[in-house]
Amino acid sequence: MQFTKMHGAGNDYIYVDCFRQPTPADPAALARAVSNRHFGVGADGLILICPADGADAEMRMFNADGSYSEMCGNGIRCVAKFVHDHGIAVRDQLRITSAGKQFLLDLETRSGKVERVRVDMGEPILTARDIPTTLAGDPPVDAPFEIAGRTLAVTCVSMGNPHCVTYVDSATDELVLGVGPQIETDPRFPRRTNVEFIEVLNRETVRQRTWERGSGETLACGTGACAVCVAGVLTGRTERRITSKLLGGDLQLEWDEATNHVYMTGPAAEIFTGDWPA
Ligand SMILES: N[C@@H](CCC[C@H](N)C(=O)O)C(=O)O
Repeated sequence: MQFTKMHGAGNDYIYVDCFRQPTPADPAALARAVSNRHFGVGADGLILICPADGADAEMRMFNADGSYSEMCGNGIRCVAKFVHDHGIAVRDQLRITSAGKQFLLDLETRSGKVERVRVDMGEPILTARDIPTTLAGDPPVDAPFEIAGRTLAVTCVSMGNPHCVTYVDSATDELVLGVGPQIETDPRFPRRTNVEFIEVLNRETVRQRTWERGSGETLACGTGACAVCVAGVLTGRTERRITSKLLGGDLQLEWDEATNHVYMTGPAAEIFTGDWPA
């Protein structure tokens, strides 16, 4: 199997072109093997790029623990770059599906290669049942959440995948690496959750660290940044247009009032290609 390693703001995945080679039989096991940073290639997970009916490609995303996710914001920008730069569909606007939903992506190129992508991420899902969470509220906004001997205030948003956003004075290792995994697997989130720890720098800028469902802390989470943009408006902390400063770079977000859609803009980069097993 040939693979390509790519990243969006440091959120790195192993991408497999299933247009030109067979779809792996057991993607969950493959995700666990290739993602391992000591015995594999090393990545936050695996993304299959597959043919799609009525779209340019389908993205199928698996976390480092092999679990499937409905959506990946940094991943879909890289899928667009791959589809364009590897000649599958060479246009400056592409349609890519994930979990049965179609996304429109606008590509910015330099010297014929994609550098940045703007994604229409669609409408946020704000009903507790669909996020899903058992917390009260549609959605829960600054809901008291007791965990690990403290009470956090959490706001829950789904961008196709579940996010739990909490605002903190300082996103310390103790919170992200200690409390993050406890929130991820807390029974109040029946399908587990991604967890965003947010410091508000001003009404248009936040600093974000994310503990990702199925992958642990990553350098960036695109769907998480979209959820943070929505949570900032719902809680009155930030504007509809923000920059999220993540460990691996910046993402620009907008929750558009007229369409109710969230737009995310950020980089996409190819690192190298290889064969698995080597
Ligand atoms: N890093 C991604 C999100 C990947 C999936 C997530 N861990 C989940 O299980 O929902 C992004 O950029 O959105």
